[in-house]
Amino acid sequence: MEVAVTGAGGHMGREVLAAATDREEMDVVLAVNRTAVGPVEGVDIEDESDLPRLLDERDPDVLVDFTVPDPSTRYVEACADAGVAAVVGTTGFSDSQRDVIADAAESVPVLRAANFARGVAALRRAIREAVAAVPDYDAELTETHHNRKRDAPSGTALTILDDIDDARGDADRVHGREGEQPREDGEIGVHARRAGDVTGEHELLLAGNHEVLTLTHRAESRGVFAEGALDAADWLVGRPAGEYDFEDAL
Ligand SMILES: NC(=O)C1=CN([C@@H]2O[C@H](COP(=O)(O)OP(=O)(O)OC[C@H]3O[C@@H](n4cnc5c(N)ncnc54)[C@H](OP(=O)(O)O)[C@@H]3O)[C@@H](O)[C@H]2O)C=CC1
Ligand SMILES: O=C(O)C1=N[C@H](C(=O)O)C[C@H](O)C1
Repeated sequence: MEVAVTGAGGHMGREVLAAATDREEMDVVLAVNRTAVGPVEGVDIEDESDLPRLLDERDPDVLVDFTVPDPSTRYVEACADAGVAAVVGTTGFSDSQRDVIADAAESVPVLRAANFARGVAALRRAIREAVAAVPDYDAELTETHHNRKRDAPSGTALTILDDIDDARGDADRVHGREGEQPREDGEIGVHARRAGDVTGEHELLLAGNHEVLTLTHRAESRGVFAEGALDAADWLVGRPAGEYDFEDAL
């Protein structure tokens, strides 16, 4: 399978290149970045502004993107024009950017997920079950990430909040608390911590009836996300156009 990688000089782009060049069945035919960087894992990194032309020239089977929302949206549109499947790990999209991606997915398969760790897929299943079992317990969600992270709450946290809403109805989300702010029934507290080089941690606390239940996932390496994204790419190639989630690929 021939793969293209965007954001190839970023933390995740480098992980994806390392994982892809390790896989015998994968061939990285294109890697781009905004800022000029030297070769990564032996792969030359080209200018991201040339992506549409380069996609036509190299004709990869799939593009894997971990960047920021503006270029990511643009890259998915370029994939739709070139007939290339896209795996998107970028987080922090606006509603209108998600709409653009949905339009592109009418032409090519697009798999977008806020978290490519298999453990997070398991966490989401456990959370759906837990909140359904104790629907009246107070819920507080805390995520912790490195100090470079731009978006808050994390994409994973937003996905978990949507899972909780699906299980027990829409709740008010209270982002941190300050001053006189007693807890309202049914609200979900959301807490985003940024410190050091924490790879990514998500914890849901459920409390009521004199007991506390916590469900936690901690990523200990970015390689976990890269491997999941490549597994998703492998699954996606050859699928019909449409929008897919990581759970579809598991
Ligand atoms: N779904 C998942 O499992 C995971 C998702 N993520 C998400 O992936 C994304 C990237 O994370 P990470 O690798 O840590 O971030 P980095 O900051 O390390 O890398 C960001 C990349 O995006 C590029 N970029 C930034 N701004 C622009 C722009 N305006 N135009 C073109 N390219 C740009 C950077 O290029 P340059 O070198 O020029 O700055 C760099 O290559 C984030 O949204 C993060 O939340 C992260 C981990 C797991
Ligand atoms: O920016 C990161 O690093 C991560 N972002 C994703 C998110 O926003 O959920 C996934 C992971 O936790 C790492």
